[in-house]
Amino acid sequence: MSDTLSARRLDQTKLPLIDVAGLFSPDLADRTAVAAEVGRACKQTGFFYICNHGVDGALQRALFAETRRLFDLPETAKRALDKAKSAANRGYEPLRGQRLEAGAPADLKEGFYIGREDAADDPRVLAGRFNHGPNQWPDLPRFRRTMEAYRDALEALASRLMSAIALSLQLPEDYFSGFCRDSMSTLRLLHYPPQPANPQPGEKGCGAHTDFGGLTLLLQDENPGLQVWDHRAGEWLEAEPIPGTYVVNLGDMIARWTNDRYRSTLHRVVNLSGAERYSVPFFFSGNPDHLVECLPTCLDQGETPRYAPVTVEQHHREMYRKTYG
Ligand SMILES: O=C(O)CCC(=O)C(=O)O
Ligand SMILES: [Fe+2]
Repeated sequence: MSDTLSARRLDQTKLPLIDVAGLFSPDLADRTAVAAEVGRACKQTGFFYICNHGVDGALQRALFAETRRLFDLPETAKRALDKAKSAANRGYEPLRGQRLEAGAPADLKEGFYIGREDAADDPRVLAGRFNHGPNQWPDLPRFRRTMEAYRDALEALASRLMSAIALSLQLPEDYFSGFCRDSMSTLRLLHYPPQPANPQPGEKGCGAHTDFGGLTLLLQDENPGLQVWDHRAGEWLEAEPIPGTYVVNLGDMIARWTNDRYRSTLHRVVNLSGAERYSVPFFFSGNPDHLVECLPTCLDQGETPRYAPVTVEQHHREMYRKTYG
């Protein structure tokens, strides 16, 4: 089984590392130059690394320290925060709690979901809007503060990347500002035990899937495990960790917007490192009321949109139903 779960070593012609410092420049030409690189990567595999993104390394280290503390808590303390108790998909998800690949065994990961802190009497919570509600916080002194600071930093970075994506599609830089406003983003802390010596057929850390939303910004620890499907070569590529960088990938909504010019790419996790692996994807999902429909610059004459318009909320409800159903 092990060789079917392995992948080709990191190939930076296919998974490029983009220096995004230019996105913070007051000069539009600098921002456009980065956007062009982002656009190229979006057309190719839909996966790329970014550096010089402005997120503080100390904050990234604190994030991992708190993530390890959380997963080190006794099972009873974690189960007390079970996501099943939250109407807003917040809290702890036990090992094998999700099946991202239809037909495969459940995923060998445990997770913890954090979203914006919506008060119980917020009208959106009272109306039962999808994914809105309070978080379930563990009893760890620095946990909440660290997670909130990190989530704020990633919201800002993801919005900036959306403006680069707009430029790369010949749209005004602020084209996605309505999508970015009041985004229902999710921070997901993940812990993967080492791949067992005798896995069930197809058993792995995280089954092959595409991400549902807009952009995903993934921070990995030093242990490899993420694999990205290269549809042209028909093989899995290892997206090995590059310290301090983010792996950025496109979710299904970007494929809907661009009529598949930009792809959401299959990926999976097989933790063959032999060590406990921790990773933290941040899912930038956008404003729940925003309508995602084919972009004017992504439709040639005579071409028809492949996807019907859908709101962010409708789309996420449907995707959650499929993987937890
Ligand atoms: O842990 C990883 O490296 C990737 C996780 C992932 O793909 C996901 O949570 O959607
Ligand atoms: Fe993913």
